[in-house]
Amino acid sequence: MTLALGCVADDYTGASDLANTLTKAGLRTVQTIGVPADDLALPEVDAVVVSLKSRSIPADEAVARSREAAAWLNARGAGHLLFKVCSTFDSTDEGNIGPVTDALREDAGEAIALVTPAFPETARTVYLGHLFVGMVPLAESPLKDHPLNPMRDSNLVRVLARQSRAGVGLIDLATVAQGAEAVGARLDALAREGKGAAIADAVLDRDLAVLGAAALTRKVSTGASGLGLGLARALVAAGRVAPAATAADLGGPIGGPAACLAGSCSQATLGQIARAEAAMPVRRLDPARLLAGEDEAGAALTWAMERIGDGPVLIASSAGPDEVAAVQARYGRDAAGHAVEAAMARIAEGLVAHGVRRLVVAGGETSGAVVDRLRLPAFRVGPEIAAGVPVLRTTDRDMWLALKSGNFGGPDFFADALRLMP
Ligand SMILES: Nc1ncnc2c1ncn2[C@@H]1O[C@H](COP(=O)(O)OP(=O)(O)OP(=O)(O)O)[C@@H](O)[C@H]1O
Ligand SMILES: O=C(O)[C@@H](O)C(=O)CO
Repeated sequence: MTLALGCVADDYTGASDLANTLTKAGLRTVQTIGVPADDLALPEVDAVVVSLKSRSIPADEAVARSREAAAWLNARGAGHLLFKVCSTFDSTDEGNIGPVTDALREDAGEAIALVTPAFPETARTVYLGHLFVGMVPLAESPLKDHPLNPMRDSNLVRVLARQSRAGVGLIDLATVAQGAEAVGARLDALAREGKGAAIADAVLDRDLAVLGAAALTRKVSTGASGLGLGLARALVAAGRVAPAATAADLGGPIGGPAACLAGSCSQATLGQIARAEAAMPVRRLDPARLLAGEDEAGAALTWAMERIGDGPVLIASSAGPDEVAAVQARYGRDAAGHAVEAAMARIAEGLVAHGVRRLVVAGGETSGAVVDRLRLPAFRVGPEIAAGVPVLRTTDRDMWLALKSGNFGGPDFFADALRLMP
């Protein structure tokens, strides 16, 4: 297998978002969970997205795991390496986007890497280095209250510079409008000034096509699904992959009980849970009781088993910013997050042990905890449920999954997802 594109994603939902974008753009793509074992059988593909759970771990660990993933992809001939980060640039001043980008770029012998989280399809745009989420700058969006990495600075040149060893420059929209050669020349000029990364503006998909073509002339870039789209289009245009004629056959219906788990506290997910109340029974975990040592997971599982024969159920830990802040103040941010993730993983394990083969999970860290506990090695990518969220089919057993980034999906996401998981 010689890969046209190798991708290292810093969380599992972000990885399936990217796999979805690449598949839609015509690349045959597989998403793996962690660095695959050497004996993992994978179909012939153009791109592999290795999913890590490295967004919110110490930077040195994120670097080590990303390097390991990059080495696996390079050993399979990856022509270009994309480090997939969140379209809202989720990270703290301690890392991990800067340190991982520095490390992958240096390992590849490159002086500078192009970086952009722009993903216009989901209303993430970058102008003069400032990230906008919908109509507002990042620091005024709900991401300012993220439970793990509150984003309080919209200027990504500044944000990335605080995380990076080498300096960070800007490729502005006026340069992008001049085309891929102008972007390449700007990257060269910034590299001569000693910069190791350049935040690139992008507002429309056509800007991403330019950035993809420019990025492809180097070995490493960093971005969200939008840059993936640009790279995929550039690969197809350059004849380096033949666009897949038909979507991969993912196999027939699986049936049986279905369940949804939500650990994301994003505004989008909170709205989707409220809407789901009309369509299925919803159980809300009480994080305070859970952290106090009560068996919330066991109780939720018993509750689910009593209902799951009649239709899908939803179990959610999600809460609004004030409730999350109160729990975090009492137990600490990381301890609270990990305890809730562990409870979700245990519930998922119990559901699967009782026959659930159709599972929807909301939230990147939550999805990571669940998928790790279920020991799922890799997924093939199916139809799109909503922008950035595909249906996934496990490669080693018959199971449907949907791993939703917290902010993604329409108001009826949970019902929409289950409809595509027969
Ligand atoms: N009620 C709660 N109180 C405190 N922490 C919570 C609560 N519910 C969930 N959490 C934690 O908040 C974090 C949510 O992160 P997660 O990545 O799952 O969602 P997200 O950040 O919205 O999604 P994404 O990473 O895809 O954007 C997890 O660590 C989860 O365990
Ligand atoms: O890029 C995005 O917004 C998503 O794929 C994601 O990573 C959210 O956690």
